[in-house]
Amino acid sequence: MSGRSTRLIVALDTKDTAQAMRWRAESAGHAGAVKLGLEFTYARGLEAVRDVAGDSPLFLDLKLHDIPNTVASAIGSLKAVRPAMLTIHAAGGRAMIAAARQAIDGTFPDGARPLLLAVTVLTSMDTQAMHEIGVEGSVEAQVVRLGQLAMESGADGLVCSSHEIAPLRAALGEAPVLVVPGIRPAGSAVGDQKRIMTPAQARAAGADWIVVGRPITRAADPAAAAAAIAAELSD
Ligand SMILES: O=c1ccn([C@@H]2O[C@H](COP(=O)(O)O)[C@@H](O)[C@H]2O)c(=O)[nH]1
Repeated sequence: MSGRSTRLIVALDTKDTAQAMRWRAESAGHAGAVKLGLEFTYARGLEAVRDVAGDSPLFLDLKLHDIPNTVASAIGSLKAVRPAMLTIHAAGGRAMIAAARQAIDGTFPDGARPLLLAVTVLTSMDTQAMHEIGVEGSVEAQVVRLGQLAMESGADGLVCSSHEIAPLRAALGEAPVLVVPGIRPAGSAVGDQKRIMTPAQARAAGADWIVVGRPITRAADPAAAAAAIAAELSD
């Protein structure tokens, strides 16, 4: 066991505002934050994002990846959304990550700055998928390489799978906030995720946050599914 506490982010992946609000309410006592991302934001816009998040800390998973000027300008439009965490792709490179850092510091007042989290290698990718896009070597090596670059360039933390927590901690120490999707409770459908662990395994590996969507939102009883995951994190 790592000694860190691991908290749950529930991914409200839907285009439907009422549905997102229902899931948020059902998981409220068990989750430390809610995720809204591309699916909901493109369908409903930033005002609806703020409405759905309500007073829950918001993990705004927009995975920004563009030239530095465009990423910085986009972040400038997020002030009213008040995210607690915001994602960019580490593969956007040093200048893009640094521009995101500057934009956050210039947009949000002290005490209200979202954590800047850099997505390393998507948890839906395995070694073969990574090789297909021209990145050789192991997923672990690529995650550590991108993690180092991101932290040097001003990120506060990283999005990775549970499998890369130990090598990231070995390379970067305790400072990075590690947010971990690709979580599948025992017996739940894996779907498109490739690098997975159970909530208890992710906790033992030292995740700060786990991100869970379909195992909660597609469950017959989302509240019970969220409660079971929260119990795994606190056992
Ligand atoms: O590498 C990544 C980065 C982000 N995600 C997001 O996490 C959730 C996972 O949802 P599940 O339904 O539990 O698979 C989803 O919102 C992704 O956009 C990720 O899975 N992997």
